[in-house]
Amino acid sequence: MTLRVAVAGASGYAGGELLRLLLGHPDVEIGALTANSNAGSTLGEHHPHLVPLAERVLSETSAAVLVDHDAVFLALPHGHSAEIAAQLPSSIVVIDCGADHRLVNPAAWERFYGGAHPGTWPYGMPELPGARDNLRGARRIAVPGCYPTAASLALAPALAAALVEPAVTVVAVSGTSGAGKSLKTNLLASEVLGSASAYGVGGTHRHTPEMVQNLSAAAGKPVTVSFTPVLVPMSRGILATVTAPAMPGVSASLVRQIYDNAYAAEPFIHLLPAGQWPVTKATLGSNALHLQVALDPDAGVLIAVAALDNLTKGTAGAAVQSFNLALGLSETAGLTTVGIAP
Ligand SMILES: NC(=O)C1=CN([C@@H]2O[C@H](COP(=O)(O)OP(=O)(O)OC[C@H]3O[C@@H](n4cnc5c(N)ncnc54)[C@H](OP(=O)(O)O)[C@@H]3O)[C@@H](O)[C@H]2O)C=CC1
Ligand SMILES: CC(=O)N[C@@H](CCC(=O)OP(=O)(O)O)C(=O)O
Repeated sequence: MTLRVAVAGASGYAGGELLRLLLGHPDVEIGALTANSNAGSTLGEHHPHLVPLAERVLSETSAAVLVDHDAVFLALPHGHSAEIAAQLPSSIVVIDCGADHRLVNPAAWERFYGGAHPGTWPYGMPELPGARDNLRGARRIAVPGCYPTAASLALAPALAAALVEPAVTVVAVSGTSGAGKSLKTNLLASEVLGSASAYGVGGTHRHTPEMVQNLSAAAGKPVTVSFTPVLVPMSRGILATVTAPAMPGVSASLVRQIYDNAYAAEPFIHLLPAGQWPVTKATLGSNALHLQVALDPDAGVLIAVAALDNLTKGTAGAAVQSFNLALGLSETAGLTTVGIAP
């Protein structure tokens, strides 16, 4: 079975990564590629690494161009997917890499994104309890944010097993591709190179409510999250350090056992051997999340460290993984756990 898929926002970073993965997908034929200001140019002008598609001309983004496909991947800025999706029949699988349909709580949406809540779609993080079943046969999928993927998968097992109190601190460094390719002053090489800078501090980053949503669901009770993102001079990658106060009596061996059990069957969660800590470089281009956990008995905290490629497991890889589940394909088709080194 060959499925015809379209990518809207093909000139952007997430669109380019989707196409890199889809070119290696055994069940996919790549149909329409669309953009906005760059419509009319060739894909090769934006993504010279995507050689087989280099001559393809980008179309305007419209429902008329996207309609004749089995699945449509939307890699558009926030606020643009609901309108397009509403014009596509429910028979087409629509996978939204943006944030528009991730949050369940309309008040959280209005506070962090503004405007009316566009609605909630099945959430594309199969490793969370219950999520995989919601994705099988889904026709609309919300791909998670990159930071929430790292933080949620890092701490969900500990919260689900009540190893920690529901008070979570996340400090995560990210490469600059997380911000997309549009020009921003704080992303100039002269600002980024040789420096690390915190931003969105004090509960203001829009990924905070997504982490709260995921971790509260895992815990089965409300969880608070203090999130501090840090921009660092690398192209791809997120390294998230996630901590929470350990419950009395929790031992390092119990922590290890809970994480081993939680992720033993997960194809894309790589729990590292004890004593080895995640590095972003090992995840680049792969759909794997590398994870390690430890207990700090003096400070009384559990520490989980997760690394992933923000464009792969953090966006396009999660999108393809969810697409596979929705269409009844092998969950791992077109995806790899093999990174690039050195
Ligand atoms: N980068 C990342 O690590 C992650 C990104 N995402 C999400 O993926 C989506 C895309 O992000 P990213 O690729 O980084 O962004 P980019 O800025 O790199 O790309 C944006 C894409 O959307 C197109 N576009 C811009 N404005 C419009 C519009 N008004 N109508 C239609 N298309 C438009 C652009 O076309 P043109 O080039 O012609 O202007 C381009 O193809 C976002 O919602 C983002 O939040 C999610 C997780 C991680
Ligand atoms: C480094 C950097 O700027 N990262 C972005 C991550 C955004 C992202 O990728 O997620 P969404 O899909 O929710 O937009 C940020 O902090 O806004």
